[in-house]
This record gives sequence, C-alpha cells and structure tokens, in this order.
Amino acid sequence: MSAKIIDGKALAQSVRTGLKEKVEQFKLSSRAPGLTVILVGDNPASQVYVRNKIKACSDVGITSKLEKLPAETSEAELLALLEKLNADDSVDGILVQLPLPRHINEQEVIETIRADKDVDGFHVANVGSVVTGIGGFRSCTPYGVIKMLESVDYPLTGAHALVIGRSNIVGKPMAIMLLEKNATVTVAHSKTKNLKELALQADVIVAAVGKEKVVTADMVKPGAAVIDVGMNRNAEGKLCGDVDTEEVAKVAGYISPVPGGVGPMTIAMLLSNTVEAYERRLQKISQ
Ligand SMILES: Nc1nc2c(c(=O)[nH]1)N[C@@H](CN(C=O)c1ccc(C(=O)N[C@@H](CCC(=O)O)C(=O)O)cc1)CN2
Ligand SMILES: [Mg+2]
Repeated sequence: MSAKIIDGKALAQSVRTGLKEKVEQFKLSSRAPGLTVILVGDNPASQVYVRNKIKACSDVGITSKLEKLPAETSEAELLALLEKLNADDSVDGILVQLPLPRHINEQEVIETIRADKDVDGFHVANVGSVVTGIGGFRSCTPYGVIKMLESVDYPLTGAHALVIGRSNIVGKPMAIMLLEKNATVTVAHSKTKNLKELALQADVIVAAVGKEKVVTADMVKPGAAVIDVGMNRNAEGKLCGDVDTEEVAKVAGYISPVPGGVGPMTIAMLLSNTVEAYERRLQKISQ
C-alpha cells in the first residue's frame, strides 16, 4: 500500500486564495485587516518564519508590521509594547514569535496580549474557550492539522487518535480539537511506556515531538492517517519531521510530508485567525 499525500502546501494556498477574496471585499468598504508580528532576538529559524508570515500577509492583502527587537530587550519593554498594540485600533492581531530569549517569561508575554487580538490562540482565555467549545482563537498548528484531515474527508467520529507530544501550543490543543471532532483521543509523551502498542491501535497519529523517526512503519496500523508536526534536521542537515516518512508511507493510508505539510498550514491558519479577529472587531464596533 502507498499512502496518499496530504499536501499542506496546496491546501494552504487554497485557504489563502479564499482569504484574499474576502480581504478584497473588506477593503471596498473599510480598511484591510492588520497584524503586528514581534520578533525578539536573532534566532535564524524564527527570522525565516517571521519573514514567511509577513510575506503571506502581503499576498492576501493583510497589512502587517514587523517589530524587530534586540535580544537584550527586557520583559518590561516587551510588555509595554504589547500594551501599546493592545490599545491601537488599527491592530487586529498581535503575534510574538516563539521561542523568546530565556530571560523573558513566555507565558507572561502571552497573557499580556489582549485575548481578542491573540491570533496565535495561545492566551489562556482562548485555550479555555476552545476547551469549553464556546469559540476563541484556535492554536494555528493543530487547527491546520484538523483542516488537513478534513480536506481528505478523513472520518474522525469514533476514530482512535493518538497525539504524541503534550506541548501547550500543539499537543494539548490538538487533543482537544480531535475530541471536538468526536475522536477517541490518547495523548502520549516522554513518560509513556507502551507507545508502539498505542500507536498500532490508532486510526490517526499526530506526531509532535521534535525528534527524528519517532514514528516508524512497525508502529502504524495499515490505512491510518499519519500527520507529521515535527521540524528537525537529520544527520545530513536536511529538514525532516518526526515520522520515518518513506517507510511509513508503505503502510499508512494518508501521510503529510515535511516540508510541505503542517508548516504552511500553520501560517495559513494564522492568516485565517487574523481575518477572523478583524471581522469580530468590526462586528463589535457596529453593535
Ligand atoms: N508565535 C508563534 N511561534 C511559533 C509558532 C507559532 O505558531 N506561533 N510555531 C513554530 C514556528 N512556526 C511558526 O511560527 C512555523 C514553523 C515552520 C513553518 C513552515 O512552513 N515550515 C516549512 C519548512 C520551512 C523551512 O524550510 O525551514 C514546511 O514545513 O514546509 C511555518 C511556521 C514555533 N514558533
Ligand atoms: Mg523564555
């Protein structure tokens, strides 16, 4: 068997095309949605991701602004900038690129962003709203994974989903979003003892560990959907995910590649959240 590829790059492009049309309509009667991206320090990967986000905004017509701060920026300075952006009516979405330098408390920073401008969906108010099913911005990576599974009509109701990884930005919200789709969800992590046994029972595996070849072919049930959230460099310095893609593709029903899978969808869902933040703000103003 050879798995069908879930092409995140193509799906992201179609999401972006839809958003572009929406933004063009908004601009006829009002202004474009606005996103401010904050980058602290000079982490090379973060620089690439931020550049890609700014370019993606420009492609769909979202007005974006990059605030580049030196690595020595104090937490107080960063929080002051966030308060200023929170109060700025032209800013619909605010994003602070992670990771932050070690001297800055990430959670403190996230909680300072106004929840209705938190287009990353990391603020506790948004996490809580998603958990309780009352709306709120969804964390972009797991939101993108759900869209990828929906794009191939993967039947999630009653499916057994295994999420490997329990980070606040991927693993935990991923489990909640799969639960919302009526999957039976197991979350595995570094202390899980019987990973292979759990994986062999899973109809859907989402690997979000940050380690090469955590999911191998002997762990995958024939026909399962395997979504790779990992972003690693192998011994040759090549970008790879957490899944042994070549071998797993011989067993799985669906597989998402790295690069070209979840990564582009993360950025597409950020744009989608930004457009949603703008729409909600306009709605509030007109009430
Ligand atoms: N504030 C945030 N920080 C971080 C997030 C986030 O969602 N919000 N996620 C990651 C990094 N990230 C976005 O910021 C991200 C990582 C990778 C990609 C991507 O498209 N990857 C490409 C490959 C890129 C390459 O060649 O290096 C792919 O998979 O095809 C997008 C977004 C941590 N920080
Ligand atoms: Mg830190």
